[in-house]
Amino acid sequence: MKLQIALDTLTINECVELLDEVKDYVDIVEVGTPFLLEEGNKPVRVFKERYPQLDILADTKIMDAGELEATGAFKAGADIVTVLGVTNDETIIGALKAAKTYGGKVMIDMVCVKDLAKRVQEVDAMGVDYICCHTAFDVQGSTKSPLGDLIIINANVTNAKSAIAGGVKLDSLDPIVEANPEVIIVGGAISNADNRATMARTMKERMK
Ligand SMILES: O=C(CO)[C@H](O)[C@H](O)COP(=O)(O)O
Repeated sequence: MKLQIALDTLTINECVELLDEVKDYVDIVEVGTPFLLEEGNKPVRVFKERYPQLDILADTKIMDAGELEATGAFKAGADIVTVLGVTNDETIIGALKAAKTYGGKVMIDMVCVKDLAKRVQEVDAMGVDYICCHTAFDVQGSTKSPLGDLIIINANVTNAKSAIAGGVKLDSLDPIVEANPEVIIVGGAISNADNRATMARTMKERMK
């Protein structure tokens, strides 16, 4: 089980400071969507060079031009890109083509997908690497259960690995670990913690 740290709001220098503190406890570094919009692929390049032992995920949330947009992130050094599950099949297939060319992986973000079980089966059959249930930032705190979505994904995948994102905190971690996703994505709970290294280490230990 892997811990992915999501970096959404910090500068590159602030992220380097944070990653130097937590690098021994995380497996994947996510360059979050707001960060990509602010900086382009520069953080992807910087983090890949400084932390070659960690996988870098560019949270591109691709909705169109799948091959083109995925290619840019892979060329910059991303190991994984994200594509939205609500998009056209052709976009996902395009991103998978780029992944094959550059030896990368594709994570499908299922945010806003209405029929989760059906779409999981469809994208799984296309050969994607990860399928991620995602409680959007703007609806975190609503009654919707991300854990329920994870269980649906795990029940409907054959080949892909599952991931979960969106407001994951230390006190919500244990039942998520119990549901056994491949990747647990944590942003604010680590980056806003009083002691970020202790929080990352504690979360990683609970995942074993
Ligand atoms: O993709 C995202 C928002 O769209 C975030 O990176 C994801 O939700 C993880 O961050 P947090 O744990 O702070 O919710």
